Amino acid sequence: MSVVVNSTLNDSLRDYWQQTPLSYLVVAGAAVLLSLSTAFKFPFSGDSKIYYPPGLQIVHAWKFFTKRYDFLNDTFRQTHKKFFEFYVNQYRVVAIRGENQRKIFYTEKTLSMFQGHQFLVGAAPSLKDINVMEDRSEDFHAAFFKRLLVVQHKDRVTTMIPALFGHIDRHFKALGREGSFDPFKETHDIIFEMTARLAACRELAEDKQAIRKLIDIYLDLEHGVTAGSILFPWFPSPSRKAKANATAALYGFLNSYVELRRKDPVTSTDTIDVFIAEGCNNPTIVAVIMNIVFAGVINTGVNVSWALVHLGFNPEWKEKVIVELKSLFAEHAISHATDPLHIQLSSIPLNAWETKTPVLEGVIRETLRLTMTDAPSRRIMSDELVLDGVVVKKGQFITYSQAEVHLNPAIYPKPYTFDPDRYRRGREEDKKEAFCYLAWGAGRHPCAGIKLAKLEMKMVLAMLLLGYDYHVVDENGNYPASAPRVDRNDCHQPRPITQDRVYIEFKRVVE
Ligand code: HEM
Repeated sequence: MSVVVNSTLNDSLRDYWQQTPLSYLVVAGAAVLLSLSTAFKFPFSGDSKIYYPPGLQIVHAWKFFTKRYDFLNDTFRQTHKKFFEFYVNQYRVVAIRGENQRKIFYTEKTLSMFQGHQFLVGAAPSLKDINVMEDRSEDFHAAFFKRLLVVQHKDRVTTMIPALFGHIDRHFKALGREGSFDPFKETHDIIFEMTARLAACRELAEDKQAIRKLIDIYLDLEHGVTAGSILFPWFPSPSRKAKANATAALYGFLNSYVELRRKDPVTSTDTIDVFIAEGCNNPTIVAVIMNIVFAGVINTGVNVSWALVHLGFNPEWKEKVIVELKSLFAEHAISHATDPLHIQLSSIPLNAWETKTPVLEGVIRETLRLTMTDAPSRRIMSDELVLDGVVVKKGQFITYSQAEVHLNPAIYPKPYTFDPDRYRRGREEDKKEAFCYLAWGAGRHPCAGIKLAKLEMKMVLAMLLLGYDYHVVDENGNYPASAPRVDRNDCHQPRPITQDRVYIEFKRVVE
């Protein structure tokens, strides 16, 4: 299938931006905005079960995209009702809460997660944005899931483990024997490198500059999704342009690696070669890689950074993890004791990483509960959905803030305290209500990369906990009194709020 890039459109957009004075754009934008604000008649349902927050709809919609956590949780605090309603452009969005609503949100088969994310989150790169055609003969989602299974197959992952540990080792050795680093940058970057290794090929993952370029393109994509670009899709804002440019750059960049592998007479077991052997065309292979990197990196990177920080603030848990890792090592590592740490860790079988690390599992689970408080959305695909007597019609959206359960003291007492013990038999706080642990998704849409994500997190934590002594410090090198607060309004990567930035002060203790 051929690649169709609409160069005429790109050229005319470029000309438009080069020739059109900014003031003209601002005036034109304001005029259209004004006309739209009077053109839209928001068909409020008038249902007494629903709260209608006072104020302009455009302000609510703006807050939904810029301060989503505050908007949803503060608005619910103003009412005892289980629903409130607002509009994003002409689309009605119903925010829901309560156990029954949550069950429906996660289990109802006529709700589309894809359409909910596409419209109300929107950062995922799509080749459609640059008019590149994937293989139209197949259902993209089904094909993507099938290929994700290939990437994550246990035999493939097993053969990749030494290479992945090699990446972690090189990355952190490059930081020196001692010093300090920003965990939310370095661990994010190493997860990026590992994901590129798993999803694409060695040539890309081993080239530091190429990885840097790829990270920068993804950052451009993230910045290309702004409240303005979603609320005024017809307006040629710089951010829309940035997203289209970033998608085009991403396509060209990844496509060059597919071409490289196609021309190489020696076939490898890397993912690109596997898909070439399957007969996939370039756009299909590029789309798979770019979506795996998108789905895989954001959450894994930020959460492994938080795990490192929480362990820094909770030395008893750090010690428990180290004890567990040492016993995993003693029981399962089969390499020579004088080998470097990453070689010894590589010799632990995949199955042991997956099933013999209950303390690490608890640490990851608790880290995610504290970080993952965003609000996923769904679109109604049937004629209507009835929630506790409230009707939501086809094409409309519902949204649910995971903070309702993850930070609820009735479910998780002292919800802001890091306590991985809450999940052990006898306490099992995550089983108090239906679907009250949502960090890996639930019901019809559990995370499709959970095994890979956990493995990557465990590998990075193992290398840092066994290879280094470390402490969490603030920007002046002092020990902060408490763990940083999460920037819960950042839907893409909930890092610490700016005032609470922390660093990892480290010293290498093992080769
Ligand atoms: C710590 C890391 C991760 C976390 C916390 C996480 C979390 C989640 C959550 C909460 C959902 C459901 C979203 C919703 O209900 O709207 C989800 C879905 C998904 N995740 Fe992950 N994820 C992680 C890593 C990964 C990785 C590494 C991959 C791929 C390699 C991946 C692939 C996916 C895919 C494809 C879906 C969509 C599933 C569907 O459509 O049914 N995730 N993830």
